[in-house]
Amino acid sequence: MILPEIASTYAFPPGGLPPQDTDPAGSAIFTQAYAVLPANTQRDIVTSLLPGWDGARAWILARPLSGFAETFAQLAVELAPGGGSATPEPDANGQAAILVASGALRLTIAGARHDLKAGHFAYVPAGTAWEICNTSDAPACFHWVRKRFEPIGAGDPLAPVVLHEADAPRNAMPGCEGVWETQRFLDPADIRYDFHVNIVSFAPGGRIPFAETHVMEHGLYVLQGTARYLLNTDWVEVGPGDFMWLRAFCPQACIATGTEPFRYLLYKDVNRHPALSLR
Ligand SMILES: NC(=O)N[C@H](N)C(=O)O
Repeated sequence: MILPEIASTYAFPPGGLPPQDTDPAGSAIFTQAYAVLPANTQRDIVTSLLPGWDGARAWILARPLSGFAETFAQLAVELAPGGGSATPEPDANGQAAILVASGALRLTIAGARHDLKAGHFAYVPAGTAWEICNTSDAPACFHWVRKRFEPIGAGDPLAPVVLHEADAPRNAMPGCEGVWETQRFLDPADIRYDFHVNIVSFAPGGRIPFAETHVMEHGLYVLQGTARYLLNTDWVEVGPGDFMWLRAFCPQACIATGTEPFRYLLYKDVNRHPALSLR
C-alpha cells in the first residue's frame, strides 16, 4: 500500500466548544460492548488535570470500568509550553506507550534523553523512571496508553523502545494484496510484552472481511481517513479523531470509505492467560 507522506501532525482532540446551533444528538455511543467518543465530543469541558503533571490537560478516553476486568487506560494529553511531568506514572507496575501527535517533546527514560516529534512512538517498561516535557513554545500533544504489567517471570527485563513511524516495520496482512497492513512498534514474537500498540492502515475500499471476535480488548484512535466500522451489531461511520473502545469479545470489522487511507492507532492486550475466578 502506498501510505501518504509522513504526517507533520496526527489527529488529536479538538477541544473548544461547538457553536450553539450544533445538534448534539446521536454522535457519542456507550454500550455494554463498546463506546464511541467522536472527535466532535472531545471538547474542553471533558478534560482533566492530572496529579504530578504541570501545564497539562488530558482527555481520558478509556479506563478499566468493572474493577480491573478491563486492561488499559488511554489518554490524549496536551502540554502547554514548558508543561510536563517528572513523575508521570502513578502505578508502580504501569507501562506506557506513547505516540506523539504534534509539537516537540523531550522524553527521558532511565536517564536517556529523546527528542520527539509527530509520529514518534515510545514504549516505557514498568518500573522505569521517565519524564516528559514540552520543549517548544507551542502546545505539544500525544496519545498515551497505560497498562499494568503482567510479568511472566522469564527472560530479561523489557527495554525501552523509541521509534518513528517511518521506521516501524510494515506487515501486509496475508492474502489481502496490500490493502491492509500493520506497522508494529513492539516485536509481535516477544512474549514478554502483554500488549501491542500498532498503526493499522487500509487502502480505500479495504476491509476486515469478517467479524473479528476475540478476548483481546481494543482502544482505537482514528488518525486519518474514514470508514464504516462494525461494533458488535452496529455499523458506525468514523473519521479522524474518533475514538472507539472495544471490550473483550466485541465483534468488529470495517470497510474503508473515501479516497485516502484509513489509519488508526490500535491497542490490544496479548500473550497472557486469562485470570480465573477466585470462586
Ligand atoms: N479491529 C482491529 O483492527 N483488530 C485487529 N485486526 C486485531 O485485533 O489485531
